[in-house]
Amino acid sequence: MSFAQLRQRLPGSKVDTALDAAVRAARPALGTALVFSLFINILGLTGPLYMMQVYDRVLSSRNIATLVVLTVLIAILYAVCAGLESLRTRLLVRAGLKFDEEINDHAFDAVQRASLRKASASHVQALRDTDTVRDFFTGGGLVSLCDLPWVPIYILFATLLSPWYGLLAVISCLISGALAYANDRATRKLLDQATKANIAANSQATTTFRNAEVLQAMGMVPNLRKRWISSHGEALNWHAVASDRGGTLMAATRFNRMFMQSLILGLGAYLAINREITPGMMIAASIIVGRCIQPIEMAIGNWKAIVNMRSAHGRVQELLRAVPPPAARMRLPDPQGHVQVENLIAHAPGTEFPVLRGVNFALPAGHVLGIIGPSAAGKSSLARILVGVWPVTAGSVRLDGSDLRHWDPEQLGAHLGYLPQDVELFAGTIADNICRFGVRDDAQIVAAAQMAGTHEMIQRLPAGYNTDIGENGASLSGGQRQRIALARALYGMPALIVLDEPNASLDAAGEQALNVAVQALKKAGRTVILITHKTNNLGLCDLVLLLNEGSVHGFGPRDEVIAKLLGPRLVQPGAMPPGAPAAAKA
Ligand SMILES: Nc1ncnc2c1ncn2[C@@H]1O[C@H](COP(=O)(O)OP(=O)(O)OP(=O)(O)O)[C@@H](O)[C@H]1O
Repeated sequence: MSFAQLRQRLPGSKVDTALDAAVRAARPALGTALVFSLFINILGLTGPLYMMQVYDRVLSSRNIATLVVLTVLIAILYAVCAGLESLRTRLLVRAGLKFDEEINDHAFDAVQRASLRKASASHVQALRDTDTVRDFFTGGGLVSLCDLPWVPIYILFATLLSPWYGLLAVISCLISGALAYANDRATRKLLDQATKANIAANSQATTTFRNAEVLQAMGMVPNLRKRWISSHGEALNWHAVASDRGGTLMAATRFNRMFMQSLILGLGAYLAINREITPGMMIAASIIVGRCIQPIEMAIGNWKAIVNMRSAHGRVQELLRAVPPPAARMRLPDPQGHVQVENLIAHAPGTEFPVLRGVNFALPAGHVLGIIGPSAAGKSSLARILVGVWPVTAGSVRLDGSDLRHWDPEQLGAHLGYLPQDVELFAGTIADNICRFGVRDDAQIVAAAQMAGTHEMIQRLPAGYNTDIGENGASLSGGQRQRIALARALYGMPALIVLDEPNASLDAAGEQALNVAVQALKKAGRTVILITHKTNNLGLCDLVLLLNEGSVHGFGPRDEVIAKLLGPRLVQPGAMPPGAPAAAKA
């Protein structure tokens, strides 16, 4: 058992996440960069040493040959140093890429899981946050942190020149370190707050502009602008306070550096007058003591990036811990479409009140079930549970006898068709949307479109199946979107197809196409669940389930349920428009 595994088993210890694994994957490259930094810092002594030799040896001896040799030597050492710096940069870039490669799919999946729990544009921030952490690998902040452990080399060398220089180097490092610490204490929380407020303002803007047409039509722009300006202003205020405090500390750091530089020269002059050091040593020492505080100053200069990286890391970690990945599932035999729901109790994610209470029904493969009921009865909630989008609180939902939780979502997804009430299409071509952005199988795409009665409509578009439909299918009409979403649900003839009000935006031809599609699915042995307010669709159903306030108020063969329904009216007036099946009219 590794130390990391052992640590995780200790009480109170936090679970290792994909982020920890990604950082671990980048660690070997970081370790090598640290070793490179050691040599870079040792080579950093060559400049001061050269000056020392020129002042103390060449000038006094007037020896040109020594000057030439020293100059050639330093050129070589500088070239080696430049080579090492370039290699270090490459290593850090690779470390960043390795980190990204390890984390990106986990971060994407975590955003998806979080969005299922609570729809919010702010979850996507996790993807930007992983970019922030990755970018830190290639920024000046990490280079300064790599140089920091090697500061003692300069302190040691300064001490060798004179113990007074050593002392001065230690004092200047302590002052710079204290200023860096004070900077962190003074600004970290403020910068965190600023970032949080910024994320909230951006997320608000994103969701606001999604409804740009409503904003424009009803003159809501000024009101929503005011709301955004207030959240944006909050972020600006936090930033301003952090910058005020950080600016004061930066000024103190600059004062420390300038004063120390003068102090080093003054000390050098004093030591040289007392003949304790040579003028060459004086020049070399002033550079070396300056180099001691350089990484600390660089770290302070990059403090915002360091703080941003740390908060971004914290946010990604929090998200990954809040929505841990599901356990690996066994691959089960492909489903036939037999659905069993037993004593189902379910909540909308993050809510207290159950939307479904004690739902029971069984639907044999190859049958069509119609789900009816008044608004807010829980029909769409049941649809989400049947396709595994919402979790089950108690009871079970089984497909071919296996609990939905036991199915691998990717395997299951290929055998499920789902048309949600709010049709959601993605930016891309019609073909991409129908084949679910998977491997493009033209024959299956056309077959699904034909089945959804949308093939001719697509052919009439200028680029046919290659028409780019824009964000959420913005360039299509409501009916076109619904038909393409229906084709996507039918793609690959899944075993179970759940259609939530599939005819909400359809014209008579669309309704006819839908009826033909459901009949064809049934003939092919597919199971169809049809949620509808229009009872004329019930003619297609073998079974009907009547939901009201989250409970089943009737389930059985279509004609029986409808006959019962026409006794006490449980559905809202208007929920049973003309066109109900014969049994309903009887
Ligand atoms: N994402 C959600 N978060 C919280 N509550 C929700 C969510 N979605 C639905 N609900 C609640 O669940 C209940 C059932 O809603 P649902 O959408 O399932 O009804 P429905 O029968 O499909 O209604 P309609 O016919 O109007 O579409 C409602 O009270 C609704 O407020």
